[in-house]
Amino acid sequence: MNGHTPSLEVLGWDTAWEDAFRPHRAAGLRPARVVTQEKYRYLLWGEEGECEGQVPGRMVRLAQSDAELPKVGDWVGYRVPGARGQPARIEVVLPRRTRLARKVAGRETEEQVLVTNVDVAFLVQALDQTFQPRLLERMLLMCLEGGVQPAVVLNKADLCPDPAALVHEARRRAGDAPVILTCARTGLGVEELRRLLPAGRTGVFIGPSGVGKSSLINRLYGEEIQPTAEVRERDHKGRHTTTWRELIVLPDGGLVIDTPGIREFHLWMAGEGLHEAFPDIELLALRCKFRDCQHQTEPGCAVRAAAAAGELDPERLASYLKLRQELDYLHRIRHWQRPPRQKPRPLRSRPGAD
Ligand SMILES: Nc1nc2c(ncn2[C@@H]2O[C@H](COP(=O)(O)OP(=O)(O)OP(=O)(O)O)[C@@H](O)[C@H]2O)c(=O)[nH]1
Ligand SMILES: [Zn+2]
Repeated sequence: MNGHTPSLEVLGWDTAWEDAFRPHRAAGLRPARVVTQEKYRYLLWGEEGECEGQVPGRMVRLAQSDAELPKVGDWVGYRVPGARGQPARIEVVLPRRTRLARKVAGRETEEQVLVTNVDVAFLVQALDQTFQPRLLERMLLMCLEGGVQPAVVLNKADLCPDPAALVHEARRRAGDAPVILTCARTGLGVEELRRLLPAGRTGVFIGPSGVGKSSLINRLYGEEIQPTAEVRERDHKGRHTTTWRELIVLPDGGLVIDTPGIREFHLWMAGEGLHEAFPDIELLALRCKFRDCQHQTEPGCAVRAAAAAGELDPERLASYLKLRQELDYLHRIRHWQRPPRQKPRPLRSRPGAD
């Protein structure tokens, strides 16, 4: 953001946040919003602009679960570093208003939190692809559980001669959530999206690759701020144009968080579909010696043992492993294709930065 960071108010700060923060301010902390996360390092936008934040080891050790540590979207209190070039120490996370999370497989109580303090999630599917009702239901459920308002978006209306049936199908599953028919080409429905993202509100776009999330964000912004498939294609040929933005302030003041993690949301979902599609294997896997057993060559693998004993169809195991491999591959591929993330920059330039 080359030195220009939006004010706290633009980032969604209000009097209720200020009230919650009062004791921390009194203790010398400053408020900031988490814009990106990489393990225990964070990019923060706060009163003093952009800075790199870090969670002290003590906080990591004391945390009951990973969900307690700062996530993208969180409001945190940080202490200004004492020495030049040091990252800011994040000392508190304000109680979250909302969150998007999934249960970690095998550990009933633990949640993997993806993003917090989001007001609205646009659940995007494209009308030129097969409508995925199960995916929609899972996304809706996640919104419901996390207190996030969902809006179902059916994009690429121009590629579907008769969208009415699909709109009806989506509406039937969406409950109270609005179903919005959009076209990023013509701008159809974009006003409706904009109405859900007034100043001070934060939104995310969730959905499979290629459904038009970047295109819709660009429409909302009014110009190309997020590289679309075409632009990324051109990037490969060296004609670099747009860089990736992880937090976008719309002209009307609404915020869009668009981190690679959120982009991979649908892969999470696919991962859960894997467990649903192969419950027998998941059940067997509980008896594997290692919790993260890949059922390949690990000792004490109950899944391979069952296959060897004729209790599990080897073909079924093979298709399970194949699907899981595809998901892993997709994960890797997407990390490669994504334009390089902006490295978090410290408040002041770091001498001998790595
Ligand atoms: N015809 C038509 N094409 C669209 C529309 N919206 C997006 N596209 C095209 O669909 C392709 C994918 O669009 P993106 O915006 O890059 O999709 P995305 O959801 O951001 O994809 P990922 O970044 O891979 O998650 C591009 O070629 C867009 O030009 C639309 O409403 N109509
Ligand atoms: Zn195993």
